Amino acid sequence: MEQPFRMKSNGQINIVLHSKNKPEPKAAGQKEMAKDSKELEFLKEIDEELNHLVGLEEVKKVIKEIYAWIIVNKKREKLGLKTGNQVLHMMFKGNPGTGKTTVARFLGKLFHKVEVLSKGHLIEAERADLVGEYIGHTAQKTRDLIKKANGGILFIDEAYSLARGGEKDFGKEAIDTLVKHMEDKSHEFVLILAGYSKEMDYFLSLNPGLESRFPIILEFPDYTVDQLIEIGKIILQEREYVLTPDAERRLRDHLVRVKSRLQNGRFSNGRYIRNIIEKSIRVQAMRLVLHNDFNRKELMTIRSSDLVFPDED
Ligand SMILES: Nc1ncnc2c1ncn2[C@@H]1O[C@H](COP(=O)(O)OP(=O)(O)OP(=O)(O)O)[C@@H](O)[C@H]1O
Repeated sequence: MEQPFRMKSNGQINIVLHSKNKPEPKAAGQKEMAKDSKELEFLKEIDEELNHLVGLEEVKKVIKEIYAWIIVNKKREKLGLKTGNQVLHMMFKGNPGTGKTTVARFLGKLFHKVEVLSKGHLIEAERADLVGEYIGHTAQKTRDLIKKANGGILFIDEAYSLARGGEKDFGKEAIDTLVKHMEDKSHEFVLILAGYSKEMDYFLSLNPGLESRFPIILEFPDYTVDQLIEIGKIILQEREYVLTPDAERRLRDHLVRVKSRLQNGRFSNGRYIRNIIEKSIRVQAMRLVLHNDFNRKELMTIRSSDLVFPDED
């Protein structure tokens, strides 16, 4: 069976719509039942697709709850029941490379599929994209970004840096503009503020009115060495490569060392392992060209000597 989402090698996720070819039942009751089972089926497919992401158990659980909540709200609305205020603005807390952007992109596609967002695209931004240089410039830049994100998700990385300069800084103007629009246009785009846990907590303490505007807060923990190896294997598998047992051992040893050395958010998790693999694939290519060795097995094999680590060994 086709899956509605599929993770591509660049970490993006494709949605495959696949209900078009199924014959529609004729009777109204049957139709309603078919619809209900489609929603359950889709929930299972989300689950299956989320399984392509390593770890992140709590994040996956909350995503499925959000999906169920949206569906139930739609059903309630149809029957004239109160639906409450379905605010989907979120805060993502976690170190670099822990999957925040990947999950934001997934949610964009999901919200588009369930017709909460008209496009579901992701606009990534950071302080420099929002903050201007003179009075009025920041509000304009921020409004322009919100316009670009219309129908999709506005994802602001290292959002705490907007509070960097205190009251007099133009970052404050960006926050005020965001807050105004996230309420006025709450059905037109979803705002995700992302950043390191500690900094985001500090940011919220400086802006006490902000926390209640983000009902969904997701924590992205650092990956364990086993999870990093698993992520590495997924990236390799997508590209049709495998590690030799020696290479896996060397990679594991390196990760243990580097993780204990780089702490407090200095280790870039999934991005770190992706960079190692991309570099190693180029080193392997050079080895094969130099040895004129292009048999199928060799073309697919990353050896221990192909692994290149950024800062040691
Ligand atoms: N749980 C996961 N399973 C599989 N791959 C992952 C997972 N988490 C991250 N990755 C991979 O690691 C890389 C970095 O992930 P991503 O860009 O989503 O992290 P991030 O938290 O947004 O980082 P940053 O804030 O530094 O940009 C991506 O290439 C992604 O495919």
